[in-house]
Amino acid sequence: MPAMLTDVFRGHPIHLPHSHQPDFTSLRELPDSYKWTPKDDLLFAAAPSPPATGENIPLIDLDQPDAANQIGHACRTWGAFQIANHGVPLGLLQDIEFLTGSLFGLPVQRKLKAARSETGVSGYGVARIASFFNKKMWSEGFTITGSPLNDFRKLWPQLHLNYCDIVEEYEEQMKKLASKLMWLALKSLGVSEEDVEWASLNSDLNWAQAALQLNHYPVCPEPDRAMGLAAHTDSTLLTILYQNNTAGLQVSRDDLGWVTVPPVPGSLVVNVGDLFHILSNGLFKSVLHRARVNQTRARLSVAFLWGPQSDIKISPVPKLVSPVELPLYRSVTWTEYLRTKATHFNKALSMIRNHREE
Ligand SMILES: C=C1C[C@]23C[C@@]1(O)CC[C@H]2[C@@]12CCC[C@@](C)(C(=O)O1)[C@H]2[C@@H]3C(=O)O
Ligand SMILES: O=C(O)CCC(=O)C(=O)O
Ligand SMILES: [Fe+2]
Repeated sequence: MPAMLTDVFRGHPIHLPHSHQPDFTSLRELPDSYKWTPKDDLLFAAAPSPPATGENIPLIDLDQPDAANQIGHACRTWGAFQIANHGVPLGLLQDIEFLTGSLFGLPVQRKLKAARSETGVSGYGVARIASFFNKKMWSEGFTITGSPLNDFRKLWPQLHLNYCDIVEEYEEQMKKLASKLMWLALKSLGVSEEDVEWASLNSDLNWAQAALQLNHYPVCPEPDRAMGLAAHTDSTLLTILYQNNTAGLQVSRDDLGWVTVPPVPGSLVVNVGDLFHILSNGLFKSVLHRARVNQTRARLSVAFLWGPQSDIKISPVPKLVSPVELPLYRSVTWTEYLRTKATHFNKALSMIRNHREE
């Protein structure tokens, strides 16, 4: 039985500087501990963004016959895209948004009953990457791995079973969608299931696992000085993100700077994660992204973080490697990678990069 995502930090505690969440609603002014400057995050306000060109991540209709090529192109140029006609029922998206709003609307003391522990993955707390920054982020999160039953019982003594059903159904739909998207993207590179050994051996999808991250960005008194979620890449193969109707997600492109991803009702955002970058031998970009906040509207998002079972070694697909295109990365399991990320954050990819012998 492979180690589960739930156990990834057992024996590897992560010390988060701020374990107790403030009650954001009672803060009329932004405390200094939330005021970010370029010194706190080199990417916070680096060079001023070039004039907006109107360019944005593509919105891809999955019913279009050339969807695979469009996805491949988006993965190479942006590392992100939005999807329409994805097959996930609108009612389910509304249900997960309702659940997320209801969770973060609970009193702080109730939320803290389900607080994430230093060695755990699941539960309520600040984002894991908070340990790498001196300043606090203007957000709260709730991570789900495995069954949320125990945590949900603490949060909603009466309604927990209804909410568990929503999470189960949401994860089921997301799993199917994530796998479809991965194969469409690989198809654009001429790679099929037979070319990926671990996937073809387990074609019933038992090779995948996931975490669900619920995020809340409350209304903020000084949004220009605050940071909702600092710039990062996801450690996943793919992340599928649902955002409510409030903008805040930004993706980075070297030539364009930070670009805001506009919410499109009913659509979903897809991010290429670090493991897909490795699998594609660097052809797909793992997208650097962050979340900003605003002064008038609270924002909610739900990220489905999808990757392989913990015993599967991910390395560049052999078909994409040749004597001229050497493998850029050594093989790594998701567990190993998450631990590397938890220690080295944005240096994690370079730590597993192969260095050319001169
Ligand atoms: C599977 C995982 C990816 C994640 C770390 C985690 O163990 C569970 C939470 C995930 C998340 C969500 C918010 C952003 C992020 C960088 C973080 O701090 O926690 C990601 C992690 C990741 O992708 O590395
Ligand atoms: O809230 C967002 O739009 C981004 C969330 C995110 O990047 C994450 O949960 O990994
Ligand atoms: Fe992310």
